[in-house]
Amino acid sequence: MSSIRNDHEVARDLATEAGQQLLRLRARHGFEEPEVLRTLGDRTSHELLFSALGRLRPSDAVLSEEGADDRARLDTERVWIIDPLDGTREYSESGRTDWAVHVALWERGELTAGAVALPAQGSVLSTVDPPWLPEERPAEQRLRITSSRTRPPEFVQRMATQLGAEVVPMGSAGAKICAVLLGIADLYVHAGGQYEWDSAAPVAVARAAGLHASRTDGSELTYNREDPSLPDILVCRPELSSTLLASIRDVADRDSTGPHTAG
Ligand SMILES: Nc1ncnc2c1ncn2[C@@H]1O[C@H](COP(=O)(O)O)[C@@H](OP(=O)(O)O)[C@H]1O
Ligand SMILES: [Mg+2]
Repeated sequence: MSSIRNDHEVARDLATEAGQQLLRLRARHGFEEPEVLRTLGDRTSHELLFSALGRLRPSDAVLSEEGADDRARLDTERVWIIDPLDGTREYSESGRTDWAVHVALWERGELTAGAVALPAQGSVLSTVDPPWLPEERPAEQRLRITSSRTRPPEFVQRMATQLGAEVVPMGSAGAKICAVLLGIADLYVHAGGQYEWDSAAPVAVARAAGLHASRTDGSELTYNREDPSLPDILVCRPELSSTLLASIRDVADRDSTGPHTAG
């Protein structure tokens, strides 16, 4: 690899490299002790990404799901937001391909680069060359909602009923947002809890490709906040956003598992 790489390439190359390491670890370890595999996966990938970023981008801060939160990030202009292994549960289950490595760069208020590796699917989606969105689906075709297979929002079935849509359960926020990017689903919705690292990298790629990405009340997703909790999200094809936000308003309970209310 060349030593002079732009931020998009750094995100793509590091997500790819960590993904390859995770595949090797999974092959070597097997699935007999899922908890050990999960811990090893999280730690190995974090260490690879954290040390590579320290080497390649020594002045930047890092916010990682698996690292201590260095609050200096709040006074830094460039912060890498990483999830070394998103879909940890699925990583430890034989045959599943819905897990990912997330590497994003936040600069002065915006996500400016990102990559999501889907190692078991043999692909990496990144802001180096964001994918072309598949053609718009004919209006008569059923919408496909992808949502968490283990912790879906309480309103997702009501939303599917209202829209006449099908629910496609899947692990990993990154894998689900990539499913929307690749035309396997039309939207991803989540509520009830999540963190900045779960969505930063896939949202960077989704936006670069022209998808809509917001909180479930339509307000902006913002990153590198003091509290990295970012509990709900909607990612969809842009032409669907107003219909979907209205549907969520209709079906979501106004409690802690529903969308947040701006202000
Ligand atoms: N209610 C909740 N509270 C906190 N984190 C949640 C959550 N629901 C989902 N997540 C996180 O969001 C990511 C995607 O979840 P899911 O696979 O269920 O769609 C997972 O990240 P990790 O695998 O990195 O922990 C998961 O931990
Ligand atoms: Mg995650």
